[in-house]
Amino acid sequence: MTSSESQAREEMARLCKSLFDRGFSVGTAGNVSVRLEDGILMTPTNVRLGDLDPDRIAKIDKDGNHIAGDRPTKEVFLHQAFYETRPDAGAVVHLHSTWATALSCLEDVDPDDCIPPLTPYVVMRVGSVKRVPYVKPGDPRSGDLIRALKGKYAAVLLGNHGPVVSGKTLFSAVCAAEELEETAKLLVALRGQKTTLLTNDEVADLKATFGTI
Ligand SMILES: O=C(O)[C@@H](O)C(=O)COP(=O)(O)O
Ligand SMILES: [Zn+2]
Repeated sequence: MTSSESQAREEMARLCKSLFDRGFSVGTAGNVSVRLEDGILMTPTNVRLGDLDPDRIAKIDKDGNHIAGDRPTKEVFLHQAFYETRPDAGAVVHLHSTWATALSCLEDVDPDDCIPPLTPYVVMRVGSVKRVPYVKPGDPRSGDLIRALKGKYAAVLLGNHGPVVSGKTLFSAVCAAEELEETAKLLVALRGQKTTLLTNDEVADLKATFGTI
């Protein structure tokens, strides 16, 4: 194993434990992956994100064959589809974090823009978020739903399921997943209240200054 793979394994275990310890994942919910030069590391199925053993993290090769570690998450297709359509993505984080999952279930949320521009940071770190229809966890059609978006969204809500966020690095994907969760909480708290959003010009200015996700 190369030293960069072993560092990636250690970082996955550390950041997943941090997510778990702070309540972003409970039980065995959620899964995380990191792109390597020769494949993808994925959290094993049915393992708590707080309990990962770096050496047992699953690895699949570029053709999707399981080549090391325990059996990978059942959401292999979902993660692969993000890497296929977003060449810059270096990591993908899927959680069942409470407030983003609440938004994934609410009926009157715009599926094309489920996280409106409430604050600058969510624009800078998460961008627009699309909700895709429900499919059963582990269903290969989750990959088809992501591929149909053609890489336009770094973050997606899986209908009646939860958020999935990609990032250039694992650290940035984890931070974006946290920001998405906190913004979803604000949005649910503000429902029914007259709320000011950032204007299109303000959003464009943020993108021009800080770049897109
Ligand atoms: O919701 C599910 O079942 C999966 O999407 C999930 O979050 C955990 O599944 P595994 O990664 O296979 O444990
Ligand atoms: Zn899930």
